[in-house]
Amino acid sequence: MSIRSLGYLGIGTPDPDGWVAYANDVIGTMPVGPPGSPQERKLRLDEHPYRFSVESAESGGVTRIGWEIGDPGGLEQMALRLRTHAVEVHEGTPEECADRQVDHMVWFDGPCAVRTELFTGRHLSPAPFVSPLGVTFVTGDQGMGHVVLKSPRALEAVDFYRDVMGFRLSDVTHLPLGGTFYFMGCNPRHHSIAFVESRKREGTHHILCEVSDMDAVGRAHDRARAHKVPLMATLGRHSNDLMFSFYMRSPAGFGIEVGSEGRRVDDETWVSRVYHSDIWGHHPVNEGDDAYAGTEGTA
Ligand SMILES: Cc1ccc(O)c(O)c1CC[C@@H]1C(=O)CC[C@]2(C)C(=O)CC[C@@H]12
Ligand SMILES: [Fe+2]
Repeated sequence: MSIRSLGYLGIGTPDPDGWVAYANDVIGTMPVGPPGSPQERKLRLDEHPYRFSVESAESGGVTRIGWEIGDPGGLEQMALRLRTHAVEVHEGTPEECADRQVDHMVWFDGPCAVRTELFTGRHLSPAPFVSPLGVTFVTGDQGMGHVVLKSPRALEAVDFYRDVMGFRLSDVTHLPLGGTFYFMGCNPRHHSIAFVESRKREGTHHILCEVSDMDAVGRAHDRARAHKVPLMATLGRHSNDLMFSFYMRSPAGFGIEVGSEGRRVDDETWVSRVYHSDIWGHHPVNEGDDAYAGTEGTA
């Protein structure tokens, strides 16, 4: 497996400045440049030059997924493997590589109509990462987090990521009301990408940002309330990756999951199972639901 981790995500939204403000004020990202500079929409979580690139788009969703490859030879092998499977692979231009701050990048139109990039030689930032909100994110060999995409053809996406991209199918969860989720990994993070069956259309379900501990999750939950960010699901703990987390709705419409204590997976010993519920919590919250409104001061 030459794909090592989830490197970066392009975020498309009709209100890029609003999404940047939300990410900095609620999630705790660190903008690369000051307000008004071209770099203000590049957002850091760690030593990478950025993990989120926020751009204008007609509708909200992930526009680009960047997978980090271990070395230049691995990138060549992946490009050849994709072409062998009749995938049209394009070379990243010098301008695109400069924007991603990578030495080499190739791209193709991936599942769920998301531009999928493979890169090597990321230029790590010499400037230390310091979250304005004091947040420490869990990245490293687990990559930046995970992204969950919705599709009427989720199983085709699963086949591609398993058979062509070389991902592990970590497990499957059938949620009575939430649909069937297929979780796929490429490193010790339980899943770096997941696909959920959607009868309607393709799109982004949510992105996970993992933080250092439960208190950091609780502080993010407090910031969401303070900024009146709608919840998408209550606090809870997942059965498969054991993550303690909650879901809020980002200004672009898709969810942001903030979690901690996710388990690490060892491919040598991992056993794929099927789940039908979380351990506790993670109850869907509808916008306008009074579960979190007007309950100040109640027990
Ligand atoms: C089932 C599951 C395991 C691990 C994850 O990282 C993950 O995002 C999920 C998705 C399940 C998710 C949830 O548990 C809370 C309620 C949610 C947000 C829904 O309303 C649909 C998907 C549900
Ligand atoms: Fe998730």
